Amino acid sequence: AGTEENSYERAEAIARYLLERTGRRPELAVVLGSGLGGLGDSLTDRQVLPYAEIPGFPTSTVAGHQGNLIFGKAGDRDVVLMQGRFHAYEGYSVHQVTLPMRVFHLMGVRAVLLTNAAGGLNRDYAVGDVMLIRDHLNLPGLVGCNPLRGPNDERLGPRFPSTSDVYDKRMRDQLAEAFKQCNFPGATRLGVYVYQQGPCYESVAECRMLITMGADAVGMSTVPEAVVAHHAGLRVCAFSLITNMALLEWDSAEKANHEEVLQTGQLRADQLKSSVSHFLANFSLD
Ligand SMILES: O=P(O)(O)O[C@@H]1C[C@H](O)[C@@H](CO)O1
Ligand code: HPA
Repeated sequence: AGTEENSYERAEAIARYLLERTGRRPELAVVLGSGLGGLGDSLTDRQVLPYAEIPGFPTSTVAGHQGNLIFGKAGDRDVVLMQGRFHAYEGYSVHQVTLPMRVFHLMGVRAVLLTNAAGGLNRDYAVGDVMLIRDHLNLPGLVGCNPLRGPNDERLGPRFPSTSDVYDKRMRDQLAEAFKQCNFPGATRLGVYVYQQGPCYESVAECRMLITMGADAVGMSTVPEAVVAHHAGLRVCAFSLITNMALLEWDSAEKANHEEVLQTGQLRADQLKSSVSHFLANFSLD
């Protein structure tokens, strides 16, 4: 059990399988969040591998996460894209959730773009905005559920990694530029994402607490992947689509729900597709 689930040997076997099966050498990986799977259409020269066909890989169980690994091109650049991610609330261990990051690293991928749907805590934000992630609060990580828990394999990264520098500023600036160039209709924000394990949406008291902790948006993913990717030396960039506003009043008639999350993804699908494709094709890895 434990870290066998994302051990060097397991990740390396999957990486070898994918390289042999596809003959591709992607430089960059993208993880698509809830309702953002349509971005998979933006690649050309596509090769689609359902997760179920990849030995040792988990499968997707959440609506809006199709469960395909898509190899393809953005401009001249080889990219691999996860159309569907794994979440701890599905019952996956934090090691299974982060296994793909190690697979990408061992395939020679140099940078990863993580995307997610999130609830807006910051009252300046609106549904349909994008928040570029500057930093995170890893709530489960702080209290004993860190993805790097367990024996450390130095081939995958150091025992005590920094996390003050997880999100690459240059990639983030280039991503912001892509949103601007493509006239993304929502505002482009810069903020702090707080990871809570889910699957419950937050209570009103929890939302109020998270705001006082310094969070701008809340979600159920991304941070474990970011920590493991950074540990392995990948450059990491991440953004949230603000799909709903977190509820801060006890007498509110509204309720958070996954349908609204998916609908907002749908609403912004085309604009996200053009901004992300522009970024993938044009950003500089040097
Ligand atoms: O995979 P992401 O983080 O985009 O998905 C969010 C968090 C939950 O999985 C789901 C809740 O609506 O959307
Ligand atoms: N809370 C947690 N996760 C989410 C939310 C939310 O409001 N919206 C989308 N994912």
